Amino acid sequence: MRVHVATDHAGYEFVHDLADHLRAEGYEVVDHGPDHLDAEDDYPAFCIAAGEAVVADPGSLGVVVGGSGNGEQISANKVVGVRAALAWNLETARLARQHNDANVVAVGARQHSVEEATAIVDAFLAEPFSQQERHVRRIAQVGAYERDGRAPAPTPRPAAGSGSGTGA
Ligand SMILES: O=C[C@H](O)[C@H](O)[C@H](O)COP(=O)(O)O
Repeated sequence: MRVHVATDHAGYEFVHDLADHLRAEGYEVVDHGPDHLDAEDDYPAFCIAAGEAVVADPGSLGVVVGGSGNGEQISANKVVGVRAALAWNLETARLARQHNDANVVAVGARQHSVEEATAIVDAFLAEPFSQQERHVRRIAQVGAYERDGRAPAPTPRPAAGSGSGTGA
């Protein structure tokens, strides 16, 4: 599998170690920058480039890294077709794939040890989408809004006595 990675100065060192690790694991890594360490660089260009590459390369996944991962996630999500999730532990990494079919993971290099951040990325890349109907449906609703700008109708309240309400 091809993995498109991008970062900024806050994740520069980690992403280079991560790329070596992923290549050793058999992934093909494409680095979308930066190509040198500059403490004043800005993450959007790199993360948008990685997001565009993921969308143009079906079957690939993306990893965007910064200090928190927040700006990197926001940037990647501006690319039509990207579903970028901020993962902050193994479970959120796995759920991003299982439930959200996320195609990009964002990680905060300043929030984890190298080992922890690497394990989060590994968990994300290894996890398949569940293909469960309710998740497919919800992802399609987000995609339709992205495409047409039309918000989905809210889930209707269940009929009284149907047994699927909260009981409140
Ligand atoms: O959300 C953005 C990322 O966490 C950046 O990596 C972070 O804002 C960079 O911070 P600074 O410019 O203070 O190193």
